[in-house]
Amino acid sequence: MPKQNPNVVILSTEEDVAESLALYVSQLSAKTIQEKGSFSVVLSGGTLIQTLRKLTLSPYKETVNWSKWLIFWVDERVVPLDNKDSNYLLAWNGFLSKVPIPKDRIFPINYTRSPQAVAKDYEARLRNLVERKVLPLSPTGFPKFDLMLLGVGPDGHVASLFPNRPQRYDLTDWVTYITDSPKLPPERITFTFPVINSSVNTAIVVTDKEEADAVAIALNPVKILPPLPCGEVKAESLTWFLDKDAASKLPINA
Ligand SMILES: O=C(O)[C@H](O)[C@@H](O)[C@H](O)[C@H](O)COP(=O)(O)O
Repeated sequence: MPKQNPNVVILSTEEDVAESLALYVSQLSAKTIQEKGSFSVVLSGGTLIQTLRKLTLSPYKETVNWSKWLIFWVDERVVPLDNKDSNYLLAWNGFLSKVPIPKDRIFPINYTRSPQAVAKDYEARLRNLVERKVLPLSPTGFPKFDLMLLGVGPDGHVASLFPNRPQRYDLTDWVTYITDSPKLPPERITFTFPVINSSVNTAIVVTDKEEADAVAIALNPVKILPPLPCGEVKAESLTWFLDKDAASKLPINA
């Protein structure tokens, strides 16, 4: 069951967050693979990929059991996989090409020009993985991933769920699409909140001053209405990793 209170880890610098994140992910990987034999990881785009860099270096490069990982995207821009805006390409260049995860365990979108078709296809592939028992289903009927790694935008968005767009209220689909994203490029697909909030572990990673207001609002026990999307994230275990810039508007630092 989702817990009410997140863990909040505040570190001095982005470098410290990168260290701490690598240790956290590697420990979760070892524990999860020991318990169930695989480790499903859901990536975002943005600065997160750069902050994951320490995982591609010693000792993690050698000690993590990469062959048991499965990789998915919480959101993706509807562009070809070799386009400079592709989250897959970002993750490939910054992370996936540097560690030995088998190619058939990495699940990028199948690109076509229709965002709706791309979302439908991605959801169908997730349903197939659930049918084949590669991914478990939560009691509420959504796929359950072992780890989601999320970034936050200055407007408080997570994945491609934005404050003033209806996708954040979708409680039915597993994967939906947006054609007018306020963050460019405009056409994207995204996991919905029921899928995001079915995760076993979620880390929200923020290492920028620009997001400090959104972080402070999301972590304030007094909620504004409607809440920012990043304040709506839940998981069995939810951890915010912040550097001092991202944490600068939290009351404790005021
Ligand atoms: O495709 C995307 O754009 C992302 O998945 C998006 O949700 C991102 O994680 C946040 O916008 C934070 O981005 P930054 O870390 O670059 O601020």
